[in-house]
Amino acid sequence: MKDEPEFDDAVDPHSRARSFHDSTCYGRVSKHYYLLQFVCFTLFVIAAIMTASTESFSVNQEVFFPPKKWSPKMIVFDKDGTLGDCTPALKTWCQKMTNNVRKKCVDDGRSPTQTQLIVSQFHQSIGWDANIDNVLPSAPLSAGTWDGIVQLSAEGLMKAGLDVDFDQVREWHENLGDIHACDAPLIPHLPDFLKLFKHHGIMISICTSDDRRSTNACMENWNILDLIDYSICGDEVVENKPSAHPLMELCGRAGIMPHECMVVGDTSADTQMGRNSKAGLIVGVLTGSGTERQLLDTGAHVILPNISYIKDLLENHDLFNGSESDVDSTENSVSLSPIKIRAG
Ligand SMILES: O=C(O)COP(=O)(O)O
Repeated sequence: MKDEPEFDDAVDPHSRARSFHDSTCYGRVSKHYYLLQFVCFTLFVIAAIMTASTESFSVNQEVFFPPKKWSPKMIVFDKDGTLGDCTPALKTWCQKMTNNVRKKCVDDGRSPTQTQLIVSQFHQSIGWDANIDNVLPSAPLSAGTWDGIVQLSAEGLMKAGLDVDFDQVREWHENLGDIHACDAPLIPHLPDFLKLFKHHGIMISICTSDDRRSTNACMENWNILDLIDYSICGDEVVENKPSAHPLMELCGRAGIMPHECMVVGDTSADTQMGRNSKAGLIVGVLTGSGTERQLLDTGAHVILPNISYIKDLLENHDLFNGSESDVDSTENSVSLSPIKIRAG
């Protein structure tokens, strides 16, 4: 006598389910089946919640907050891709420089195939992906100084056989003006957001590879000029990011040590600078060109979707040291859940 339905492993689950209905003991088996399904689902939900909380909220004490009761004396923000949206400006730069390259190719009597090869070489040298019309993660165009980018462009074009030199490429670049000067801030209410930290006695700095002129223009456009204690630009440093030098210089001016700083940036140049200088906390943000994996691999302790999450990060981990803020920023606050902490 057949008490239980027999199942052939080769039969697909749908036909197997149909065989339950055909079975004389359908009721008993289906109860077990649904009970099993319920238990599996419950276990799955519990596991999902535990995994989410581990990834979102758990803190690796060794990696995340080295000193007990640590709190930042200064937050050092990268500019492009962290405070301001640089993507449209980089696209414009690449399009206009590519037009100059194409025009030069036509003037020199290059064939369309030769022109395409030269343009490809140019794009490769600065880290531009023409297929997605965007810069590659943490590529020179998003992380380097303009001097460095012009140098790489000229080298790439000369290597491809175009009859240009550094001065010619520099002239093309300079005719484009300060391309980042009109970038928009990446979060609304940027001045209020920065004031929150100032009210807690935390200094604010900008460390950028962009030039001084366009950095000053951005600070004015964003109404944050009075809120920035120190800033250092790509045309003012001996060694640029990822060297520790720019951060050491800012610390020297502020009279503090790198381990008292929180470094916030969107590219591996920022996170590596943080690591090279042994900054106290290195935060990667996903509003620019670096990927989460890249930022974690190059020194980020924490990954945030954008800078507005820093407020939650400091509040939830008790990292505000100074007096309570009288700025009500709840209006702009957002959930902490997407925070990712680097695994030990
Ligand atoms: O202007 C650039 O090329 C990079 O600037 P950033 O260091 O502020 O990201």
